[in-house]
Amino acid sequence: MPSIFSYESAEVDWCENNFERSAIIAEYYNTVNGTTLFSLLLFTPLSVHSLVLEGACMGNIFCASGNSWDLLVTGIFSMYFHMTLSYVGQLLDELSILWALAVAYSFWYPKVYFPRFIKSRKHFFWLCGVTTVISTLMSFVKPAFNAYALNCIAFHMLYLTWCELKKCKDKRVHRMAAVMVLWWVLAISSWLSDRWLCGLWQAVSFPYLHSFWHVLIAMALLYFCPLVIYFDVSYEMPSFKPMLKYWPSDSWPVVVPYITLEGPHKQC
Ligand SMILES: CCCCCCCC/C=C\CCCCCCCC(=O)N[C@@H](CO)[C@H](O)/C=C/CCCCCCCCCCCCC
Ligand SMILES: [Ca+2]
Ligand SMILES: [Zn+2]
Repeated sequence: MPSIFSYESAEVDWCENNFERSAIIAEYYNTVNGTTLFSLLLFTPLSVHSLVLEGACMGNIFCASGNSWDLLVTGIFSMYFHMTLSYVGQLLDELSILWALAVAYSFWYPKVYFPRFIKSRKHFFWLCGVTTVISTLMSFVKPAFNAYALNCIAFHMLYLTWCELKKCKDKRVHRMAAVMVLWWVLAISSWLSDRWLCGLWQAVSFPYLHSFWHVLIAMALLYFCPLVIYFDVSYEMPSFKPMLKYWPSDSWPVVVPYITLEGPHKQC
């Protein structure tokens, strides 16, 4: 019986041919291409500027940067998973996503959407914590199913974004949400296509759709995170006006979105 750390002991094997470009990296492009970009994109300008800016004034710098670290950890586990295709790699990849989502929900889920029986954010932390622990235990039952369950959470995030956009008049925010959805649609299409249409991609010698997923979901997150911060500032710091900006400037073809605050002098 193979060890849970053995190469190719995972329940899932992506379309890219194994050990084609390296004797020690099972899926070369999925490991190198996607993960490098994922970590870089999320961990640099976005976190440094937007998260610290918000955290500095709201006293939640730890949770803001904590989520950022979670995403980096997810990137590292994902790299380990594609390198080995091991059972442990698969679970680490999936569970780190689950916990990153749990942290994001715990700290940024708007209070107005709390279920009626939840009276405070502290109670909501507990709800998220208990749900995440139970989901973690259940994830060992059928690991191949976990990724589908995680993708369903993205639909809930899209729904929440839609609810928030209905209340928001800022055209720049609507435009950015549209771009985010576009990246996400491309990402999920690549993920599903790699899962379900592998024979077709193999036939045309292009089994690399999963590595595209990594890059595309990173792009979707790059746009999604400032949106979350924008809505959070609107709720939690009503005396400030969040402004959506792009680095280096609006007119560049490739830009990094971030949030600045306008309003009373910043004080913690
Ligand atoms: C202030 C910032 C708050 C931001 C909150 C965002 C929190 C997002 C947390 C985690 C998402 C990480 C998703 C990246 C996955 C990378 C690893 C990966 O690709 N793993 C695959 C195997 O290698 C695995 O099959 C993928 C499973 C599906 C995961 C789906 C996760 C849902 C992501 C939700 C992203 C929202 C984007 C915008 C859409 C509304
Ligand atoms: Ca493979
Ligand atoms: Zn992957």
